[in-house]
Amino acid sequence: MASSSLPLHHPSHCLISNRQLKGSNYGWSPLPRYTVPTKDAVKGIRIQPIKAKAATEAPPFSLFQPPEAEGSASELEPADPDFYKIGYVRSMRAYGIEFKEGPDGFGVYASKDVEPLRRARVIMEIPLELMLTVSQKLPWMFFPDIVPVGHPIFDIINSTDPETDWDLRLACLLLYAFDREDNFWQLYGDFLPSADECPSLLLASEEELSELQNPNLASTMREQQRRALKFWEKNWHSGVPLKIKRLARDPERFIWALSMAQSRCIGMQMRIGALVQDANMLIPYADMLNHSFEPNCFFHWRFKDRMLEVMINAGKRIKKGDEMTVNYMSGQQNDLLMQRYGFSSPVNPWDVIQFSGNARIHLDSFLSVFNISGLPEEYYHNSRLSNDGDTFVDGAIIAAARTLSTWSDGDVPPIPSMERRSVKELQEECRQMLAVYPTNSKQDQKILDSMSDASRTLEAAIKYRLHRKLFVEKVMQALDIYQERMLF
Ligand SMILES: C[S@@+](CC[C@H](N)C(=O)[O-])C[C@H]1O[C@@H](n2cnc3c(N)ncnc32)[C@H](O)[C@@H]1O
Repeated sequence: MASSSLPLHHPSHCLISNRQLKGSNYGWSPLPRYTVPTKDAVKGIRIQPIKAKAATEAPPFSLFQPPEAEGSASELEPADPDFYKIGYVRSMRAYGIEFKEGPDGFGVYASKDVEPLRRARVIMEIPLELMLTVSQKLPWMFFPDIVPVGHPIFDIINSTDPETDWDLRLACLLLYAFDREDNFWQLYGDFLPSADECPSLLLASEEELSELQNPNLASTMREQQRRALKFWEKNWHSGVPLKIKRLARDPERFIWALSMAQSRCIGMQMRIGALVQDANMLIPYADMLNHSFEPNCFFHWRFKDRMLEVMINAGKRIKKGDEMTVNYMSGQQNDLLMQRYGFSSPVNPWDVIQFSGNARIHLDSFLSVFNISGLPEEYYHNSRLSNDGDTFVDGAIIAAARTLSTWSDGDVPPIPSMERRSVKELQEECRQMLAVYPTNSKQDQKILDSMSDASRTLEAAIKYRLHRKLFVEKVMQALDIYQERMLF
C-alpha cells in the first residue's frame, strides 16, 4: 500500500499548498461562518446559545492585552447580530498567531513577541459546534448530531466498541461530515494533509515498515493496518447499501481518514447535564499545533460556553516566529508516538533502553553530574545550576536518568572503581544494541540528506531508527561524562 499511489479524491489534494491560514491580532474566521443547525438536528449534545452582549465594535484582545475577565468569550468578541437570529453561530477566533508550513507540516507560529506572563493567555478559541466529537463510553453521543438514526453510518459507528474503537468511530464521523452538504469539515478538509503528506504508518508499505529496523513496531503496524482493512471490508464492501460506499470507495480512503482521526484527535472530558463523558474530538485549528516535550501551550475546555481554549503557559517568553506547541503524549516512548502520529523524537524524555545485565551506577551522583532535579516522574534540568551555554542536557539525558540501571542507598557514596566498571558494562550493552542494526546513525543521516522526493512515511521510518540510535549514543556519551565528572 504505497502512500504515494493513493487514489484519494479529497479536496486536500489540490489545496494543500495553499494551507495559508493567517491569524492576526484580531478575531478571524478564515472560512465562511458555519451555521450549526438548530433544534431538530441538534440531538446528540445540546448546546446553549451563549448570552452575547450588545453589539459593540470593541477590538478583540491581542497577545499583549489579556481579556479583562478570564475566559469570558462575550468580553472578547463583539456580539454578532445574526447570532440571536440563528441561535447557534459562533466562529473560531485566534490572537497573535499565524498558521504556516514548517519542517513538521503545518504549524502554529507566534506573530508577535510575548513577554512572560503571570497568567496563561488565550491564543485560540474554538466553539464546540465546529468540532467532531464522539464519546468514549455508552451511552454513545456524538456531536454535531448530523447522523440520522437508521442511517448506515449510524449503524456502523454503533457496532463499534466505544472504549477501544474511538479512532474507527471518529474516522466514520469525519467521512460522513465530508459528505454532508455545507458541513464545516468540507471546507476544513482543505487544510488537512493528503495521504502523500501524512507520515502515518497506517499508510506505510511493507518496504517502508522494514525501514523502521524494528520488527516489533512493524508487526504492530501491520496488525493495525489489518484492523483498518477488516473494518473497511466489513462495512463498505459490496454487500452494504450503495449510498454509503461513496464515503470510502476504497480502503485507502478509509485508512487516510483513520490516520487523520488518530493523529489529530484530542481527548477531553465533557459534562453534558449531570453526565461526565470522556470524548474524542477532532478540533479544527487546534489540530494544527505540533508536538513538543517542552510545550509553550496547553488546551483548556471552557465549560460554560463549550469552547476549547488554546493557552500559552504562564511564564513563557515567546518570540515572534516561535512555534506554538502542545505536548501530545507525556510518559510515552517513541514507538507509541510513531504508531499514532508517525513521528519520533531524539530527545523523548520517556524513551527507554532495556538493559539486561547487572551493572548499575549511583543514581544521585548521575543526577548531580547533570544537574537534574525533581522526582523521577518530574525530572527536569535545573539550568540555574549549570554553566551558561551548557546544552548537553536534553530530553535524552532525562530519559537516561530514568532508564539507566541505577542504585541508591541512603548516604552510601559510590565506589569509583565499581562505578567505572558499571559504566563500561552499560556502554558495552549499548554498543551491542547498536551493532544489531544494519545501518549506523551516520549512514541514516546520509540517507535522509540524499532523499529529495521520498514519501513522508519512508522519511518518518528512517528518522525513527536514527532517533533510536542517537538516543543510545547519547546515553553512552552521558556515561563517559558521568565517570569524568563524578565526585567521590
Ligand atoms: C495534530 S497534527 C499537527 C499539524 C500537522 N503538522 C499538519 O500539517 O496539519 C499532528 C501531525 O503533525 C506532525 N507533527 C506534529 N508534531 C511533530 C513533531 N514534533 N515532529 C514531527 N512531526 C510532528 C505529525 O505528522 C503528526 O501526525
